[in-house]
Amino acid sequence: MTEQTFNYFDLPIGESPEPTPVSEQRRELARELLAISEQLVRLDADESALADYTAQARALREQLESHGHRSMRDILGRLITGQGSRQDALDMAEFEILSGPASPLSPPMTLWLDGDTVRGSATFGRVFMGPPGKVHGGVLALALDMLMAKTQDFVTGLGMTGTLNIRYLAPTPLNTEIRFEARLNRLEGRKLFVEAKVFAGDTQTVEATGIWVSARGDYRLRDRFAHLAPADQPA
Ligand SMILES: CCCCCCCCCCCCCC(=O)SCCNC(=O)CCNC(=O)[C@H](O)C(C)(C)COP(=O)(O)OP(=O)(O)OC[C@H]1O[C@@H](n2cnc3c(N)ncnc32)[C@H](O)[C@@H]1OP(=O)(O)O
Repeated sequence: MTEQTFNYFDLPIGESPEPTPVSEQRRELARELLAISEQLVRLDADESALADYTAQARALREQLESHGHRSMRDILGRLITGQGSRQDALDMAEFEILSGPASPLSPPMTLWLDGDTVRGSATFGRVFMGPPGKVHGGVLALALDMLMAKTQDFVTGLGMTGTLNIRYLAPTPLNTEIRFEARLNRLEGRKLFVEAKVFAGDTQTVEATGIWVSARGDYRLRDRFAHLAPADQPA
């Protein structure tokens, strides 16, 4: 059986392919590292215990350093020509900050398409704290950036965040499932106009608008999302 190949421009944003055995293990390691970070916050241990933990952490880091890293240039080279392996696609997606399941900097936040809406969900622990007991506003900005970028799944073209406007309406609690949703407002040449909301239970805590700018060429709706074009705008 021939192996499935992956193209960079067809990878869904913020979602990873089925994990390989290596990726399953990377994810478990990331979960342990995040759990360790959670434990470190206000850890009530004495100086000698902390020195011992530091030595153990240093030894682990030195072991990890002995492995090196898969080359980003080679991975991107294969993916951009549509010849990426599943592991290449995983290497790109599963370390995304906040949403990548193999990143120790991720709750993780999960992202998916639900019809014409991008949805997200995350539970932020104490490492993500801003005000006491609440999620840091900058973390929410990052979460919105990831979420809103995923509206590019509706279009051909890929670009970067140009503008992100955020209004914090109410504090967002830690250790609570937080829900996110984003919608495409309109396309204008190389620009994609997006809006988003954040909810804790029934309370909307944040609203946002943003503009994504395509790296090259105009954004176009993918065929299956052509209905998202306003009546006066061609798909
Ligand atoms: C091969 C791989 C490609 C990969 C691609 C990305 C992968 C993503 C990876 C994941 C990333 C994760 C997320 C991240 O972390 S993304 C990282 C955070 N974002 C950035 O670093 C972006 C930095 N800015 C730039 O690189 C340039 O300024 C960009 C590329 C944005 C535009 O510079 P460029 O010279 O190309 O554009 P232009 O001047 O010809 O203008 C074109 C049109 O756009 C309008 N405009 C311009 N700027 C803005 C703005 N800031 N807001 C709103 N609109 C803007 C402009 O008025 C004009 O409109 P119009 O007059 O035609 O109506």
